[in-house]
Amino acid sequence: MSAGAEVVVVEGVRRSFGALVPVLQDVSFRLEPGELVLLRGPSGAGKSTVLNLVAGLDRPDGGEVLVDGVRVAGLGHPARFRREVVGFVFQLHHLLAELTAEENVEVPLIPAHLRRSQRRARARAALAEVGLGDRATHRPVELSGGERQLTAVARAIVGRPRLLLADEPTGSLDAIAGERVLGLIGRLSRDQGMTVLLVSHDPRAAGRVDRVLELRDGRIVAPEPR
Ligand SMILES: Nc1ncnc2c1ncn2[C@@H]1O[C@H](COP(=O)(O)OP(=O)(O)OP(=O)(O)O)[C@@H](O)[C@H]1O
Repeated sequence: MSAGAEVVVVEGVRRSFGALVPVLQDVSFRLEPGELVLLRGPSGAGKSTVLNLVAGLDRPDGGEVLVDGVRVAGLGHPARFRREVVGFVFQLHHLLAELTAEENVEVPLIPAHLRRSQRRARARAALAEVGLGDRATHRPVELSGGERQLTAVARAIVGRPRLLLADEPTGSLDAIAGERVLGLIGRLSRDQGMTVLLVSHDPRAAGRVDRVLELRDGRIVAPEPR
């Protein structure tokens, strides 16, 4: 691996929200292309804060966050970056209730200069990829919890981002649905070389990733053996 090829570089990052003790005191880690990494730690440790910083949804008080070699905090077009470089999956799917699955998956493509038929074709391909090719015209209310979350993954990957950020993507799902979502995320990393940073309390997640980052007391520490 040549120097500087990392998809994510987080270096000496600090972030506080007005409290006496900062949430992130000195966080540093790197993600190589195609790595699937679990970010773990106690509730309130700052895992979502880290994901938001990497996604450019928040700015660090100090330190650097680079994605694909670009400093995220200084981006001139953050919306474009979030659309084209980073895909984000949240614990709750955040699908739009009035839209069908394929219309929801199309949403991130709307600002791109594509014809409607091209957008639709890409959305259908993304839904097929997550195993929901036959649910394209269903609205969220007609999908199971797991199918909604798989649709949210399809929406996150429809723009072919280099980096997928997933914040508790199985947190609202039962064991079988959670297994499907974790399996899909594993396949995206393995088969497509997508770089993934996953936050999860799911005990099954640790066994499916390349590496674990443990966030504790504002720093990344050596992972505790399980
Ligand atoms: N925008 C904000 N304003 C004020 N405080 C915040 C903000 N975002 C996060 N915090 C605080 O920062 C701390 C870390 O929050 P964060 O959501 O990053 O933790 P987490 O590790 O993801 O927790 P959990 O596992 O419970 O989701 C919490 O104490 C939270 O209340």
